Amino acid sequence: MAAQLIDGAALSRLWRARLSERVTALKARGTLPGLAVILVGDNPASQVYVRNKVKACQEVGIHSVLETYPASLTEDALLARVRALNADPAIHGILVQLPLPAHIDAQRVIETIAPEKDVDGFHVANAGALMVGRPGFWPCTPYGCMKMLEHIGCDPCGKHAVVIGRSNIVGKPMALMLLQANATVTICHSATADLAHHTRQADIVVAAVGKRNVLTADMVKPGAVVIDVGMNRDEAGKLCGDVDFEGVRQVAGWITPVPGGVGPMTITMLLLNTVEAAERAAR
Ligand SMILES: NC(=O)C1=CN([C@@H]2O[C@H](COP(=O)(O)OP(=O)(O)OC[C@H]3O[C@@H](n4cnc5c(N)ncnc54)[C@H](OP(=O)(O)O)[C@@H]3O)[C@@H](O)[C@H]2O)C=CC1
Ligand SMILES: Nc1nc(=O)c2c([nH]1)NC[C@@H]1CN(c3ccc(C(=O)N[C@@H](CCC(=O)O)C(=O)O)cc3)C=[N+]21
Ligand SMILES: [Mg+2]
Repeated sequence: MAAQLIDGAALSRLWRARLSERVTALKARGTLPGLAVILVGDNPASQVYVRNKVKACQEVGIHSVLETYPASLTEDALLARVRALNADPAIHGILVQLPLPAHIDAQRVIETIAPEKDVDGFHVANAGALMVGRPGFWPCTPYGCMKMLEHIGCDPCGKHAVVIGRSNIVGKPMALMLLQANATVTICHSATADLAHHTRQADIVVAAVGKRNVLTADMVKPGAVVIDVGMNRDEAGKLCGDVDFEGVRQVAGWITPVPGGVGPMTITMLLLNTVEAAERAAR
């Protein structure tokens, strides 16, 4: 029997409807949630993502400000913009789209964002909060994956979760969230000796690598939950994930599609973090 689909677009609609209500309640108390999005350079993928984020804000009533700069923008000028937004009471969330041009130190920019406005959850203070289990902001992509598990009634407690990838924005926080939810967690990466050996034991697999067909049917335990974070293009230029979708869906119990899976949920969690930031500021 083929796997059931985890529909990230549908789950996003559900969450966005709930968020609209929270925005309405905030407005009634005199707070209009505001998100500032900064885009530097003309990376076409970034332009699409940023446009989607601004559109999503409109959908739930969040005020959004998009600032676009040429790739020649200096690091100092960018840091000055971030500091101005830190001080702007109309802005509750700040997102600097990655990647940044090579002459700008991305980590330095992220550390300049006030942690209470870091709705990406990339600041070291928020990474630390996740690490020790204190309130902060969780990175949107793994956060969205956790919401998808919850939605299908998959409680990670006692399950073996295998995360493929260990980046600071996806793989590592994903592993920490699963650990916090009492899964037994294995983290695989480019130096992992036998990836299939690990994934075959997994009740939950999260693929966050950025390479097509990293996970194939022979690597998956029957009935496993498979979450595909990857955003790649096939030879025809079509969007695809890290998972061999057609093969793996024959074996898995649940699977996320690309597009329409983790991507929309990432944006929805950005909205959630922004609403949460505004609610905290209004307290
Ligand atoms: N849907 C969404 O909302 C989002 C999607 N993405 C997509 O997710 C993917 C991952 O993003 P990101 O984490 O930023 O990517 P990174 O390139 O930062 O990290 C990739 C990770 O994969 C590991 N890796 C590389 N090759 C292999 C391999 N053959 N086997 C096992 N592990 C491997 C790397 O290992 P090592 O550490 O050893 O180098 C690294 O840890 C990309 O496709 C990206 O576009 C990202 C963010 C949001
Ligand atoms: N500061 C920062 N924060 C990020 O969260 C961030 C970032 N930089 N840089 C790039 C990555 C990537 N990312 C995606 C978000 C949504 C989709 C998404 O909506 N995908 C759609 C398809 C989009 C399309 O058609 O291209 C889907 O999967 O259905 C994809 C990728 C956020 N990122
Ligand atoms: Mg990356």
